[in-house]
Amino acid sequence: MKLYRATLMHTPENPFAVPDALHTLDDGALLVDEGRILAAAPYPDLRAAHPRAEVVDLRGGVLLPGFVDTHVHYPQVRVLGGLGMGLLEWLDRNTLPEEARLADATYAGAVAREFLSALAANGTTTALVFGSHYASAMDVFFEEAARTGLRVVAGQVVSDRLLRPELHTTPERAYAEGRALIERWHGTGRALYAVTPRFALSASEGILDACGALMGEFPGVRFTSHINESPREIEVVRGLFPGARDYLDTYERAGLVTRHSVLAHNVHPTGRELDVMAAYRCTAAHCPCSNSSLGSGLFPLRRHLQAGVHVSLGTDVGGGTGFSMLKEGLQAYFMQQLLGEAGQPLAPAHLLYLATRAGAEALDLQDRTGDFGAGKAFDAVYLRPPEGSTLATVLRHAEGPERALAALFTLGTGADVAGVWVEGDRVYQRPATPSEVRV
Ligand SMILES: O=c1[nH]c(=O)c2nc[nH]c2[nH]1
Ligand SMILES: [Zn+2]
Repeated sequence: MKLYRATLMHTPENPFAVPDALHTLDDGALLVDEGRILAAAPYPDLRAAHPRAEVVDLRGGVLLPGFVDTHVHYPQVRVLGGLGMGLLEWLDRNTLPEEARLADATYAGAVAREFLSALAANGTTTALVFGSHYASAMDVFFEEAARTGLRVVAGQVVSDRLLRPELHTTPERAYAEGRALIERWHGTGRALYAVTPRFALSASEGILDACGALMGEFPGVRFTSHINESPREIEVVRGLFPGARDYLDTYERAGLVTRHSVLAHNVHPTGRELDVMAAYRCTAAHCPCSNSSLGSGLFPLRRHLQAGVHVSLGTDVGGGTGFSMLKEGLQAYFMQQLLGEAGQPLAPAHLLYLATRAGAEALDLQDRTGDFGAGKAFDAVYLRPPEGSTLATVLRHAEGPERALAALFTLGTGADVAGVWVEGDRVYQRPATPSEVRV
């Protein structure tokens, strides 16, 4: 049994729905046994009740639930930084040539290791990962993910048109390879499988039906894809599916919109699409850095919330700008500010919720991770800025927990991540500098 002593912050409830959803304990502790949280309470109380528990002293920083990134592409880590292009040009010139290189499983293994270590080093403990077009690259990915201990929900990406020929498959092959991968990896260790057509633009009705068949046969499997990202993309999809009511309908008619569906972007939704997403209780994964970088548009968060659509956050590496969910939270805040009257004001509690618990809910993992409630896994990120940094100064002078949390989102980076745990296993520890006490 261990006691993790720290300043604790988490959002066990949804701050868009209830006031005072941010729970904080200044000198708090988590009682953890075999990777599970038994209690969160003031340190002196837990210490008195459990005098023999080993204490892990994390004072001097803040312990948050591990981040949940609900949209991030494993094959794109090496092509981050492709600035100056809109979505379709960026795919053609920057991204798809790299994705084709993952046909080589040795290359894919190296990319998977780079990708997974970047997730952990940024405090992400659970990720919905857009995979590779190659089944061999997915086997390598799941093997490497199991080695790191991270929670991943991931799947082979399937497409059968309008990309590069070497990235195309057929409905029959997509079904057969998907089935074999699900049988091998879904529910193995901390991994789950997500059926993943790239987007309606690169998917025929036949391949979407093959995805629907997999979803029907394996009810626990998740679904993810892209939707309504850029105006030009939406126009092309309209031309490709003349019978569809809108972009969502291309997925809906194949049975792909469910409680277990996470649709990335949705920057330009219609009212009908929002109503249908709310009715199915599926999620829109908002990727603000990607939307800014690719010039996709300003995400209408308020319209989503008013329609009752669940929203989570994603980094969208490599359309995004890196693995930091802190940066993503800050960018989400900026974009709502820029929307003026149409924007949704975001407080620090909203940013924390979007980066943690909202993602767990999107993946239907809210009973396992996303906050520090009793019974949850000890999935956590310890943020401790280096001495002398601006963030350390601001935290020392912060007037209350909300201001401290706002400072973490405003100034925090990967350099402030000092330790990360999944189910009590340490998956990342910042290399010690001479002036620093090891935690
Ligand atoms: O942001 C995005 N990244 C991608 O890789 C992609 N593929 C289709 N649509 C996409 N959008
Ligand atoms: Zn994406």
